[in-house]
Amino acid sequence: MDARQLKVEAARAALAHVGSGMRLGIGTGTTADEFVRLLAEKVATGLAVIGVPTSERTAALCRELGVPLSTLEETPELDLTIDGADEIDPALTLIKGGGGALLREKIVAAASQRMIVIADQSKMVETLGRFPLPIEVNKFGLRATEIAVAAAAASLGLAGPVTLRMTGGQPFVTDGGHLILDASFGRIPDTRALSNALFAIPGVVEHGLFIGLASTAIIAGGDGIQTVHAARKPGSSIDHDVA
Ligand SMILES: O=C(CO)[C@H](O)[C@H](O)COP(=O)(O)O
Repeated sequence: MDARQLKVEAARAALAHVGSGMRLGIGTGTTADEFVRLLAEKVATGLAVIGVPTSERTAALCRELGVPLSTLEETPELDLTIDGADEIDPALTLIKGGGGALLREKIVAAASQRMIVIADQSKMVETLGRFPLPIEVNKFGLRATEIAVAAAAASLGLAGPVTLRMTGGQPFVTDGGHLILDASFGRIPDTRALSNALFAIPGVVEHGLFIGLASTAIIAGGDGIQTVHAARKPGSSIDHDVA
């Protein structure tokens, strides 16, 4: 099975968790796009759901395929969010934001009773940090924020290039009008400490560490679908089911 097919299979397995009448957060990225395509087929045959998209890109795809949309203003409490991720660790802490939608993705996930993350098995890691951590920052004071990010990382023993994300020769601008710094710190042993340190910097709007938000990961691999549930309480074990 190729990488795209694995994404389709993860998305298909997640669709089984979607019931009629649900208020759904809908993620961003190539895996989330596969979910939207499958969801649209169900909607076309009568499934009644309302979706809150996590990006303009996802909103456009939903409109094109006929998935009914709402906003978080109209629908501030959601039943379930389904989204992709750039990395997933065994506790279901995530790195997200490779597609630049981390701020809306985190707001939508936090407004949802449950978040299911869908991915192919290449996204599973023992320790987060192989994928550069996206950090959404205000345009004002960019250089000062970059320096503060590097200093915050250094205080935790982390170091590495922090680069402004570019697209077509211009800085990438998020749906919220901000910029993104991609921080290549390598392994992040204490995600909570890094999260706290980044949030202490005024120019940081959001970062791509999703801690305690995903309740379930649906991972597609050559051997089938693996469903991983987050521990309900710190210290309790994580269930692994292979279907
Ligand atoms: O966080 C994201 C967008 O901001 C995506 O979920 C993440 O980048 C994964 O994308 P893909 O499914 O294309 O690998």
